[in-house]
Amino acid sequence: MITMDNIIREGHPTLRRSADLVTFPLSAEDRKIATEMMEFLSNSQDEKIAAQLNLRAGVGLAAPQIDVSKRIVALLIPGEYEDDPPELAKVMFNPKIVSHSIESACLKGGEGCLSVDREVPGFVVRHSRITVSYQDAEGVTHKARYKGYIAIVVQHEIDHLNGVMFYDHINEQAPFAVEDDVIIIE
Ligand SMILES: O=C(O)C[C@@H](Cc1ccccc1)[C@H](O)SCc1ccccc1
Ligand code: NI
Repeated sequence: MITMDNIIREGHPTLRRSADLVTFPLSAEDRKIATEMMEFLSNSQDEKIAAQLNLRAGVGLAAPQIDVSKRIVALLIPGEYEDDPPELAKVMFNPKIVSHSIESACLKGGEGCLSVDREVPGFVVRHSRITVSYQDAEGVTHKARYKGYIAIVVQHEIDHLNGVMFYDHINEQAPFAVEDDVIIIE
């Protein structure tokens, strides 16, 4: 089971590496990693379990964050209301942004990261819409389009596969300065 003890923090070299492609058929180890990453997100979003295990809530997790330099991301984005199905519940292998909008967007509250134990204020400007190609656990390639908050989360996770941290995107001189046409997501 993954807990916060398994999540490496900024300064660890694995967070700055470009992760390796996953090969298919999946090894038992890679299958286990994917399952445990999704289990972590689910546990982190369950108040009781998160309190018992002292987990920080997460909506996404990339394998490099548990010191596994492989191109695997888990996404578990809750629905609007408690009893709603998740907006997105998926493990992506070898995800790649194959196209994106010219338009940009950022979260009004900025971003955080399970691998960063500090606040880093500022707008993290990303693509407002993306098309992602990825493989599922059977190695079948899919294409999916995301926009808004989901697109932001997916980009945050794919950044981890390329050794990019969210604060790399923040303008140090003017952290909250953005072009007029950037969509600010509440
Ligand atoms: O560290 C991670 O990669 C997981 C982040 C993903 C994230 C994506 C977009 C914007 C901020 C963070 C965690 O989910 S951070 C905690 C969190 C929890 C609920 C909602 C938003 C952020
Ligand atoms: Ni992160």
